[in-house]
Amino acid sequence: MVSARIDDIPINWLEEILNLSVERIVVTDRDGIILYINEAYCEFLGTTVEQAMRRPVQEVIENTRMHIVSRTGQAEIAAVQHINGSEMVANRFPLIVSGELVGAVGTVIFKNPEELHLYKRKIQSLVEELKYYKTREEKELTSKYSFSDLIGTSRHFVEAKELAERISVNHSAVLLLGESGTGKELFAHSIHANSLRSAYPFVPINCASIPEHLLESELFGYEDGAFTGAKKGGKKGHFQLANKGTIFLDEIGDMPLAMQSKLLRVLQDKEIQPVGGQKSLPVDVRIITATHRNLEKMVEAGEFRQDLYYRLNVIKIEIPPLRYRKDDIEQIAMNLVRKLEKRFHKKSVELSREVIRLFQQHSWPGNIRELENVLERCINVLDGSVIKPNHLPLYLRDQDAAPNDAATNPAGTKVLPLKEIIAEAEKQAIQSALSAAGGNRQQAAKLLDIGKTSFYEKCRIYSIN
Ligand SMILES: Nc1ncnc2c1ncn2[C@@H]1O[C@H](COP(=O)(O)OP(=O)(O)OP(=O)(O)O)[C@@H](O)[C@H]1O
Repeated sequence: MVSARIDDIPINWLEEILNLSVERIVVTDRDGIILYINEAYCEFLGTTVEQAMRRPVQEVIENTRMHIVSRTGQAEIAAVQHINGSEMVANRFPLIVSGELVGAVGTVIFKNPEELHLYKRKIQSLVEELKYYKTREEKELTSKYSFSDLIGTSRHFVEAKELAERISVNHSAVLLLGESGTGKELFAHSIHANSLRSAYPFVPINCASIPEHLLESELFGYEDGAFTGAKKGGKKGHFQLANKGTIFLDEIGDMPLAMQSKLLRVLQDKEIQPVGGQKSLPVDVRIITATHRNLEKMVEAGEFRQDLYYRLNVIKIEIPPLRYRKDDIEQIAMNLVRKLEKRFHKKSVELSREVIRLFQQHSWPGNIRELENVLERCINVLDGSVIKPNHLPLYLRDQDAAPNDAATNPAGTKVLPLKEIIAEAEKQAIQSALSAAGGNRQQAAKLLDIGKTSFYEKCRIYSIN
């Protein structure tokens, strides 16, 4: 076996290897005294290796922080350093040998100012693009739906819609409850659009999709230099963006307890404190929250603050699942078909009676979102202009013609449709995998031997968080 050892490599080779792998390099001891510097660096600085060696690094390199890194042991990556009239990008690493901090290694990237300018130009155009999308996003902070977009005439749905319309004009907090895909976000948009705040922003935020450590700065913003990687000049939080308008906190049941306390304080004091800031800023925001979880049970289990629950639950609106709105299915489906027609450049698409019957039989665990996905699939595979059972996904096509509600067999035991049994089994398998994986979704997907995307999709359909 051939063993490769670094001390088999001649020392002059090592130096050449260093020169080839990094353009400019400097090494200091713990006191910031230069122990090594290569010729390329010296040439750029207008000095020689002989003149630079053994001198304090700050006397040789303009604006260096190598002497600081060699003392603190804190790496500084991609720091912009002004040297010889050029902005260079420097990396400074502490040199730790056998667990002891012995000095620091610094490198400067970009061969010459021209190369830097090339990168600068590229980055500049990306920054411009980013600015454009940011302004566009701010402009887009308006409600996109109104009550006329909420289709349905079934009794419980109409009651929910009428209540939402009635309370939209005042400023009270609204709590929207309903399974995933029932239209909670659509309700929130409509309430804002019908309120006196409609000229001001509508800011939706999904509490479950933001990592816990970022939630506070996303909601309340941060001050300049609040943490490593923080944007220069700070950043406005969603509460500030929503000032005078409405903030929609979706999946509020997923908000960590520590954040719940902070949110409660904001609702009580009507002011926010950006991360890293000393001052409080007044905000005037109407709050709409939504969840598919049972918040009352979460309060009992100590997972949701009771005082916050009372603050949010001033007006509770419960949106019924699609399986309890069988009479609305045809109208909603046709409305979705009309929207999809435009997207897919089709005309006068219809649903066959058989398809409507199958739709009314299905239990729609993913509610209107699932119906939307099914119809999009149908339009994609459609040959003529009528959607028939053969265009449906298999799980809908193969439904038993028996009514969806649990049937009773002669022995008197309840028999559920196979798809419901399968759905229930899937849901339970996902929940056990999640608990076996300690809540880690990636690991849970691995345990089930399914892809991450499919796992997330199933969690969404079965409202598992
Ligand atoms: N009454 C309705 N009429 C027509 N389309 C609807 C209706 N309710 C919901 N939709 C459509 O169904 C989809 C899901 O709605 P929405 O995102 O509001 O549900 P949600 O309850 O907020 O879901 P989640 O809890 O998963 O965030 C959206 O595309 C929406 O346009």
